[in-house]
Amino acid sequence: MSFSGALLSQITDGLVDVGYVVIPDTFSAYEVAALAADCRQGWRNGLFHAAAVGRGEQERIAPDIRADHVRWLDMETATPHQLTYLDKMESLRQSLNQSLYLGLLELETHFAIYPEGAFYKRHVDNFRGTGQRQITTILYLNEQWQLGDGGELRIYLDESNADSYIDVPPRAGTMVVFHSPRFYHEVLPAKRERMSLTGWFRTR
Ligand SMILES: O=C(O)CCC(=O)C(=O)O
Ligand SMILES: [Fe+2]
Repeated sequence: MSFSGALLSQITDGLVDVGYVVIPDTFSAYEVAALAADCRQGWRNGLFHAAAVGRGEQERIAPDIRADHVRWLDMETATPHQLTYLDKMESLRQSLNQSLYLGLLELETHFAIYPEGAFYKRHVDNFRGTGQRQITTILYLNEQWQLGDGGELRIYLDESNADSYIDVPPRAGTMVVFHSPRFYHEVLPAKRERMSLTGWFRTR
């Protein structure tokens, strides 16, 4: 299972042109519903944990910065739908390496649930020069997300101008891809439960 050539080109072109892309309907409604069901089931079964901020000795739970809960995916426990997702993401990794010579080695990816009221304050996923996260990907799993439900991903386009941003509603099937070190971003408070699959392509 791989992403279509058209979708792969749309992503690579966007990364080259402006550094990020927002694409609706990257997965079928059926696939998204199945992933959302996996997400909910993992939540009910207690497989999520509060997401942390910071690294190493600084790592801590900080609900004033982020209040989402996450569950990492792994090959051993992946359902068929999660394997389809991982296969498609693998096709993206290969395509990015071929077109952009990024040398991406692997994807780390987790489900995230933002309970009602949760947010994630402005941050970068990878500080310049410190880490291996090169490309951030987010697939949203929320059917019927309405204007007014909040939970938008705010991507800051110019870090020296707080007024220059785009807001992305976390609608089912929408995927966002961006250069991790390049964009500050935040998740605005969600007014209903908000689910996603977030991934980072890493180098060593
Ligand atoms: O879910 C989103 O829209 C973004 C999540 C995020 O920024 C992160 O997990 O680092
Ligand atoms: Fe982030």
